[in-house]
Amino acid sequence: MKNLTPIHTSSSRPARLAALKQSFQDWNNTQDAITRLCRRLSTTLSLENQLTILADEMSGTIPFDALNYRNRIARQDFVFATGMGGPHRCEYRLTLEGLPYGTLTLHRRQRFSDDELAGIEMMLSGAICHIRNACQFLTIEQAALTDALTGIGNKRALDEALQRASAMSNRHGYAWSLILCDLDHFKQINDHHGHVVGDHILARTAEKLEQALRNSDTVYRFGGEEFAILLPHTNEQEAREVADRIRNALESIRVDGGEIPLTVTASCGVAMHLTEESSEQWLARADEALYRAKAGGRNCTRVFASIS
Ligand SMILES: Nc1nc2c(ncn2[C@@H]2O[C@H](COP(=O)(O)OP(=O)(O)OP(=O)(O)O)[C@@H](O)[C@H]2O)c(=O)[nH]1
Repeated sequence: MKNLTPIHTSSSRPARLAALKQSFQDWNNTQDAITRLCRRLSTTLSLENQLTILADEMSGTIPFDALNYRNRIARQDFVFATGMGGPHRCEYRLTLEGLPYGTLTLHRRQRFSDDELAGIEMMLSGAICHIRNACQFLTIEQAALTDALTGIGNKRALDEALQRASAMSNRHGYAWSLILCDLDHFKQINDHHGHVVGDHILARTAEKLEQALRNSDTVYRFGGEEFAILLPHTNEQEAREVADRIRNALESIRVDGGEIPLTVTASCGVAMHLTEESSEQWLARADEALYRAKAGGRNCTRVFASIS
């Protein structure tokens, strides 16, 4: 470790301290647009908050009718929009050190002048490092919620989604259903064909599940060969139909397994969220329904009925 100069031998430098104080006050109080923009942007790593700040600071100098930003981060589209329309637009592909950080578009009823375009570019130059940091932060956040093998949400993402869904169901009384879907006898596939084939089947399962569902439904891998599907605005009868459709879709998977192609079946457990139920209780009931499907011979769906 580097030795620090002992305090008693270092002389204090009042002039430098005074200059530092002055510089801090200047930095803090300056009305200079770029400094203020960067100071505000540095307070947050949320890309949405940063774009809100950028729109706010920019509109003070260069009025516009709408600001749109889009980027694809960790397999998901990130879209930010504020304001409405305008036939004239200027568009910037944001890059830093050769890497892309999204596209920002400003719309306005009047044409942008050359000076205004130069002003926009200056503000974007001031903002780009912060935007890069926010994009990278979002990538890391998404990675922490993503299953590396299949690219869908992981157990942590499911836990968060279940908590949000329980809260919304309690507050608004919407029907939410949960399907737990578990491949049957998956251990045999691993044992006979190896983990690489097993991994391939898991990836194909995730793809099939995503294809079989509506955009508003979300899919998670929350254990080895266990998947969860969260269905907003769906009661248990509708969820049962979805579960059966999912099982049919999974049966169509064909994977090279030697002489004959490998196929899979799945068992599903369904539970609709009950008022005031915690997310853990909800998950436990879906798990109980899945257990019954397994005990009932597999390749079937069981529902934990909300009314017995
Ligand atoms: N290839 C692969 N296999 C995994 C992964 N995670 C868990 N597994 C395997 O999944 C298998 C799960 O086995 P079991 O829990 O006995 O379940 P099963 O054989 O499907 O039996 P049932 O669920 O009762 O039908 C085990 O062999 C695990 O090693 C993974 O990421 N990749």
